[in-house]
Amino acid sequence: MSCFRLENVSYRYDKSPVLHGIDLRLEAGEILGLFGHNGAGKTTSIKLILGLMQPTEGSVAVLGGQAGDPQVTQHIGYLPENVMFYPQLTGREILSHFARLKGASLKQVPVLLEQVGLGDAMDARTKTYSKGMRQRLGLAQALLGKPRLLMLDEPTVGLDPVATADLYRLLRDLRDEGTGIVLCSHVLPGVEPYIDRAAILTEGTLKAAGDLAALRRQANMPVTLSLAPAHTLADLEKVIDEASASNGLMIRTENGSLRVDVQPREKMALLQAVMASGEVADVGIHQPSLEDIYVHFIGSGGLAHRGGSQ
Ligand SMILES: Nc1ncnc2c1ncn2[C@@H]1O[C@H](COP(=O)(O)OP(=O)(O)OP(=O)(O)O)[C@@H](O)[C@H]1O
Repeated sequence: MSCFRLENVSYRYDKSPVLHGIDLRLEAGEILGLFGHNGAGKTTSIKLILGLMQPTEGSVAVLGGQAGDPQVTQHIGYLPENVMFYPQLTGREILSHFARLKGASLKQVPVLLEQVGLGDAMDARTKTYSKGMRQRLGLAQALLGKPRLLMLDEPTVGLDPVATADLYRLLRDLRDEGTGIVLCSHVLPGVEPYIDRAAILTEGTLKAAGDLAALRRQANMPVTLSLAPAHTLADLEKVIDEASASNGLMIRTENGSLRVDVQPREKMALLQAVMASGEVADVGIHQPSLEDIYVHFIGSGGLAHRGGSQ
């Protein structure tokens, strides 16, 4: 079953349109990265899925029901972008409070606090928590009641690299148990191996959505080959020139190899030519990363917004 399905969704705040005809879905057991610059419309999309607002146009179906229906909402976990907690209460007291509000078992409270790495700090007041510890408490809150749909807005803010890797592993386990997960952010460092699909929003428009292979095909960005010469760089350059597939983008690197940018459809022909020539000793192939693809789709319009509106 779909965790959510947005069909032709548009939204405007008063007179300002912020989402334009968005089609986006999430299936159970899938992790979707929702990426976009500041003000792209990520949080607005999440609020529509939570049923906090109604779309101006289009439809939002969530977990087989209506967005905002309490029967649906109780199966959603949400980590907002900026988590704030009452400072005089302990982590355990705060999570117990949220468990009661959500109708989740209080037995889950210490288990979740252990799971997010707050086992030793659960009885300390949250005013003594670091930013990363508050973020972990926010995550524990989102996990209450074993949600079928989990939406995390900027989940790695304040987390160190080890905690970030722990978070991604935890999300992967939840995904494998069937939870649908949305990670909402500017591109998250290191997230690429952990997401099944990415959706790229810019100025309220969905520019691209799909798994990384599909996004690479859609972006049609050059693949970079690192070629180490078997004899001399000049001999290897000659072979590449004759294969004429490099678009002229050939750079000598400091370690004595060549970096060649080639269109994906020309990659195999160039590789075959250099292999057949006997002039290459080693080959490395570098596909565009998620960050590269993101920058490609966001373009200069998106860059102008980075760090801008909020
Ligand atoms: N309550 C509001 N009233 C009017 N405009 C709003 C409101 N909330 C957000 N907006 C506008 O809607 C647009 C989308 O905002 P949104 O918060 O969805 O972006 P975002 O992608 O989550 O950004 P960020 O990465 O900065 O959190 C922005 O132009 C923002 O200024």
